[in-house]
Amino acid sequence: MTQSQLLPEQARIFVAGHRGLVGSAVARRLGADGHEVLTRTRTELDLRDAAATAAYLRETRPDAVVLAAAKVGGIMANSTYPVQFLEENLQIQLSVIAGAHAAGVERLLFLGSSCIYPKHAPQPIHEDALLTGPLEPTNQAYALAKIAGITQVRSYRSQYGAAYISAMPTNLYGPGDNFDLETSHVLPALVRRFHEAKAEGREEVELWGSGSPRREFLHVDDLAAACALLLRSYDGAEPVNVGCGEDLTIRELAETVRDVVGYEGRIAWDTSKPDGTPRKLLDISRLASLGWKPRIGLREGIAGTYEAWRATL
Ligand SMILES: NC(=O)C1=CN([C@@H]2O[C@H](COP(=O)(O)OP(=O)(O)OC[C@H]3O[C@@H](n4cnc5c(N)ncnc54)[C@H](OP(=O)(O)O)[C@@H]3O)[C@@H](O)[C@H]2O)C=CC1
Ligand SMILES: C[C@H]1O[C@H](OP(=O)(O)OP(=O)(O)OC[C@H]2O[C@@H](n3cnc4c(=O)[nH]c(N)nc43)[C@H](O)[C@@H]2O)[C@@H](O)[C@@H](O)C1=O
Repeated sequence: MTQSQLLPEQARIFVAGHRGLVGSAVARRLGADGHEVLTRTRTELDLRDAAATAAYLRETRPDAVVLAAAKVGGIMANSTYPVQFLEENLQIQLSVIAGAHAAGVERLLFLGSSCIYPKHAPQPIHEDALLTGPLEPTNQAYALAKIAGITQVRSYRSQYGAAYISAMPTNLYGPGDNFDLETSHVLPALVRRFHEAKAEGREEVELWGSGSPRREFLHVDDLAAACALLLRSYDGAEPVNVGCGEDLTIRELAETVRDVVGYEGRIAWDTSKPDGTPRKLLDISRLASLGWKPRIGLREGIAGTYEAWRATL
């Protein structure tokens, strides 16, 4: 397939998971680019239901599918509910990817995650590091489901010549994130913890782990721009990392969020909580070679995320 055939200019694109952090940003972006975005809520279509998903895709036959529906959560949710993280993700991937192919959908973008790479992969992590070593235990079930998804996509390419691709985003954040303290990722959790401590006049905020792990954070609107670019111009079997190219410690992140929120109390660390993987900075040279670069700086992105969340309170 030539580049100009990869995606029609005004394509009909099913965004699975359009109410989530990623799906909502991707839907906004594709809509702004002039595409028609098709959506279904979970009540209308449970994507674990393979027959219903296949029927929906057969009836609508979109030009492309973006698979941004998944069971997603932070470190505690992942380590507490490995069964759901493994099984729901496998089920959704089987339904959507197989259903899309059966319906004749020509283009599909699957979203994985940087946790697919080995815990001690050389940094920054190149896509070739996949399956070269043991995974981080706190999210192994989720990572294995995602690796199965990448393999499924590659298999449809090699066996049937389908123009299906995978992107591996780093830790994401932005408006529409999950702010539930039990299940969220670290960045929205910190925004909420500092906001509530400030409102209640507390002198200390307790965070999880040691504060020493390093993480890379990308604004979800930058990810959405990368997804739009990949749909237009990438057709390779290898997954494509999506990150900002820089990381920081959780302690540095906490200090930045504390500043943005305007909290002046102390930070304490609960080392009985897991740190997770020590570092997972992505090598983004493959995506950069397609002409992509991130636009939203971390501090600016946190400020916008905080403002958007406060508007929902
Ligand atoms: N957030 C992050 O930091 C990162 C995310 N990713 C990947 O991006 C993708 C999206 O993540 P994110 O947007 O953060 O997750 P969210 O939890 O914000 O959104 C997930 C979406 O999937 C939908 N969904 C889940 N299960 C089903 C189901 N059975 N049937 C129909 N819809 C379902 C949810 O529906 P409902 O609204 O009804 O709950 C929700 O809209 C995932 O593949 C994830 O692995 C990758 C790296 C980092
Ligand atoms: C995107 C990615 O996200 C997950 O991996 P993670 O990066 O380890 O997850 P996280 O964002 O929850 O934590 C990052 C770090 O931050 C520390 N931390 C401090 N205080 C809080 C806190 O209050 N909440 C949370 N959640 N973490 C905290 C925490 O202890 C850890 O050291 C997986 O779902 C994985 O599968 C995946 O794909």
